[in-house]
Amino acid sequence: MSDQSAFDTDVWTLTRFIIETGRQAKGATGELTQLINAILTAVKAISCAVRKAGLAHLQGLAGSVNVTGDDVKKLDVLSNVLMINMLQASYGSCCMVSEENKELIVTPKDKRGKYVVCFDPLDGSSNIDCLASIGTIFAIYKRVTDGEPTDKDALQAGNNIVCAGYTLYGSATLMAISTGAGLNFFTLDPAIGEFILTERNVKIKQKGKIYSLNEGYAKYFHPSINEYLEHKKYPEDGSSPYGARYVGSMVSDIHRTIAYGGIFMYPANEKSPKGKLRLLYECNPIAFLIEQAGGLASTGFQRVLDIQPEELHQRVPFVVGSPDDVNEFLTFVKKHQ
Ligand SMILES: O=P(O)(O)OC[C@H]1O[C@](O)(COP(=O)(O)O)[C@@H](O)[C@@H]1O
Ligand SMILES: [Mg+2]
Ligand SMILES: [Mg+2]
Ligand SMILES: [Mg+2]
Repeated sequence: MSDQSAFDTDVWTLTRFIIETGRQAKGATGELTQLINAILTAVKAISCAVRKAGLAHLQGLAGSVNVTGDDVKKLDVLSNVLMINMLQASYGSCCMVSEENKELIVTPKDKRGKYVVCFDPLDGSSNIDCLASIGTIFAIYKRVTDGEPTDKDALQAGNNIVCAGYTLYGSATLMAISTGAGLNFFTLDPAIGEFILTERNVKIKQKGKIYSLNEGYAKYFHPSINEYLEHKKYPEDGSSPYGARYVGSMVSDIHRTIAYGGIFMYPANEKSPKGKLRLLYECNPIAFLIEQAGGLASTGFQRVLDIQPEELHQRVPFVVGSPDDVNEFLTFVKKHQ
């Protein structure tokens, strides 16, 4: 009952891990370390707000609609302000893109650093009031312009990502993060307020047994999607059908896909011809992390990280997960091409 585990006096916190990683990076100035530490502060505060939401009247609508047409929730706004303030106070970013801001957010001149951050401050907003798991997603790039930051600094292919991660506010608060040398999981220890390394160099299964998408749109899916789903539900080779899981918070569905294997999709449909998920702050960071875990991330027609973005809030169809599952799905797409 009582926690009598030995006290770890040499614990690997995320802060220590990032300092260690930063020192190994050539020409390290410590700016990325500062930036990531700012994100840690923001997500710890968001975790606290998420768990207090029902008590602190933080549930429900904020009363506005964002640039991609989402009803903005109070926690969306709070999480967004926390991320912007912490990032700008870190002196590590010159500009940022947020789901909740139509335009590029340019850092005041005296606080600018060399990085660009694209983030979804709160992912899974439709699940806030029913207490299902929600998350935060970010991707960090080096700026590509001099002088005044412009959209060009943010409109970079996901191949240029320097660091990406997501935080899952679930039964525990977990940060999944990568700087390009593998995917690591850190779990928040509320007793000391630090993210502790709990799983190193995480790899996704080659093939899973779960498919995850919102089948409520089946009427509007391209035939290739419904044919694939039919194959998963009624396998012709006599193998067992796949299980279905869909939380409706992408971070939660993605974390389960990495942990258990399988496939997650938010495909295009007649009502959303490019799907719903946004490239810069949802699909690119998750695609980067899934590939670091040995998985695949496609639009159905091309690798997500190869896409040259054209607009800050552009949407792309999104199919990610275990390599065998994604490749099997792509054979159904090819059949219809
Ligand atoms: O309700 P739908 O159409 O299945 O959409 C669910 C998707 O919408 C999202 O909530 C969109 O993200 P936001 O909550 O950040 O706007 C994803 O997390 C989730 O995968
Ligand atoms: Mg939204
Ligand atoms: Mg989202
Ligand atoms: Mg969001």
